Amino acid sequence: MTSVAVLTSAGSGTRLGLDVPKGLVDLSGQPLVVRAARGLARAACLAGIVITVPAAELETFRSRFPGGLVPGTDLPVRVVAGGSTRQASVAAGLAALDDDVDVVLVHDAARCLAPPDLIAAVEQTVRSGRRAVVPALPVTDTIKRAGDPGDDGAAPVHETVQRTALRAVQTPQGFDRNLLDSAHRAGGHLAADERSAVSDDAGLVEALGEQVWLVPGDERALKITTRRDLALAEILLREEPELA
Ligand SMILES: Nc1ccn([C@@H]2O[C@H](COP(=O)(O)OP(=O)(O)OP(=O)(O)O)[C@@H](O)[C@H]2O)c(=O)n1
Ligand SMILES: C[C@](O)(CO)[C@H](O)COP(=O)(O)O
Repeated sequence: MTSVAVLTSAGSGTRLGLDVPKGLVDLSGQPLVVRAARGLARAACLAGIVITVPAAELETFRSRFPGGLVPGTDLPVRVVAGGSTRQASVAAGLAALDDDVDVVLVHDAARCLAPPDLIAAVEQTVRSGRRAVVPALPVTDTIKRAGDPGDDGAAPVHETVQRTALRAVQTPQGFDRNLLDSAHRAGGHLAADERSAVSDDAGLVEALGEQVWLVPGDERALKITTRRDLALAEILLREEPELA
């Protein structure tokens, strides 16, 4: 029984607008990708991590993991080139897994403050027999379905969506390895183009007709997308230094 994480860090961080790939952006003294890897290590349920990074930055990212280990731990790390979309990057990570891996957690470096107990809970739920497990939080905003905006920028409302059953999903998402491999094989033709690629791995599993299960998410697993998210993550770290 071997659980491994595929940690996606091949995005450029366009919306963050800094001059380094998002995984290398500093958050209170550590790059996001190192923080995310340390969180995975602290969950103490993984035998290794495969990190997908921009192809042009392989050596820069590798230098952040001296000796091929998560800093301060003995958890091995393999850094591989990702693809042009998140889906393609996860597929590249899966292709690098050893044969003995039977459970895979797919995690975003952009969600680098996901607490170790959340990570361990996802892994444990897969181990207990749920083959596709996603952490999620209830949606708190009122949600409306909109049409195309007119010339003045105003968009017509088509409906107000009943929100009680809506959930915003996070990572790590945990899977039986064979199921995730099958889902990526079946959806592989979508991966190259951002317009067709799926935004999470559970979407590919759903497309196979397989059941996906939700477990409670955690606000600290926020996705750092904008400067405001980065500032919020800094505040979270000040409030809870043990997340560091
Ligand atoms: N081709 C890509 C695109 C994204 N990701 C990863 O998927 C996660 C979620 O992506 P997002 O937060 O949208 O990151 P970016 O694509 O870097 O952001 P942006 O769209 O602003 O460029 C991130 O950990 C990111 O590194 C990836 O591995 N490969
Ligand atoms: C996988 C994910 O983090 C779940 O919320 C999210 O879907 C990534 O999507 P993005 O479009 O790459 O931000």
